[in-house]
Amino acid sequence: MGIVVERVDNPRPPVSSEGTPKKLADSKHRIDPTTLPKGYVLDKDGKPCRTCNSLLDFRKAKGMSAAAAAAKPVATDCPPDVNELGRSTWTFLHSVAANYPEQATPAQQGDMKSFLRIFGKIYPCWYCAEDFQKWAEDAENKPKVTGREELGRWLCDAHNEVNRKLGKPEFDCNLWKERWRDGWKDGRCE
Ligand SMILES: Cc1cc2nc3c(=O)[nH]c(=O)nc-3n(C[C@H](O)[C@H](O)[C@H](O)COP(=O)(O)OP(=O)(O)OC[C@H]3O[C@@H](n4cnc5c(N)ncnc54)[C@H](O)[C@@H]3O)c2cc1C
Repeated sequence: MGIVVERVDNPRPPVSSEGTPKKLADSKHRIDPTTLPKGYVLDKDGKPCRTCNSLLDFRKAKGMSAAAAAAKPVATDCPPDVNELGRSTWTFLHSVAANYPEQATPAQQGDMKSFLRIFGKIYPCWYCAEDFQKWAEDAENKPKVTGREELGRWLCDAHNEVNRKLGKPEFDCNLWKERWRDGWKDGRCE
């Protein structure tokens, strides 16, 4: 379980460890969360978690002022923050759905269920993974894997669940295949 530095206006889930902000006096890294930006997420060892935070928060946690953090150029060959990791992962997941068989065999369906179960355990933003797992375990949200259309729509719903959590607009799931397989009807993807 990781730690979220307490903040009321943050869309991230509440801290799941007892008591927060938690002082990590025993940690090798001796991070005092009260010195971190509010809403900053630490990893399971209490270390700064790059894949759980925006680059801006990550920089602020390293002691940069908000202005300096925003002004510093973003290099393209660095480890991903929560947003870059998310964008790349959604691209991968929706592309998998877009190329899934129209009618999957029982073996393919089993593989897909296993993949999604393992994905929910290993996604490198721990609180994202926990929320995804919890959502996908609800009876009404169980992965739908019989074929491409069903999987694509299920993933679209899963993505919309995160969009809602982050206060982003929902995507129209009738358009998932245009976005991720066929390209838009106006031809701009040709
Ligand atoms: C499983 C998972 C859980 C996540 N949980 C969190 C979290 O708890 N907190 C957090 O800060 N970030 C989380 N993220 C990252 C977050 O979802 C975004 O990727 C990140 O905020 C960057 O957003 P973006 O606006 O660039 O677009 P993204 O949300 O990354 O979307 C990329 C593109 O996908 C398309 N799209 C958008 N919605 C849908 C949809 N419903 N169906 C199909 N296509 C769509 C759009 O064209 C969009 O430009 C999570 C990512 C994943 C993969």
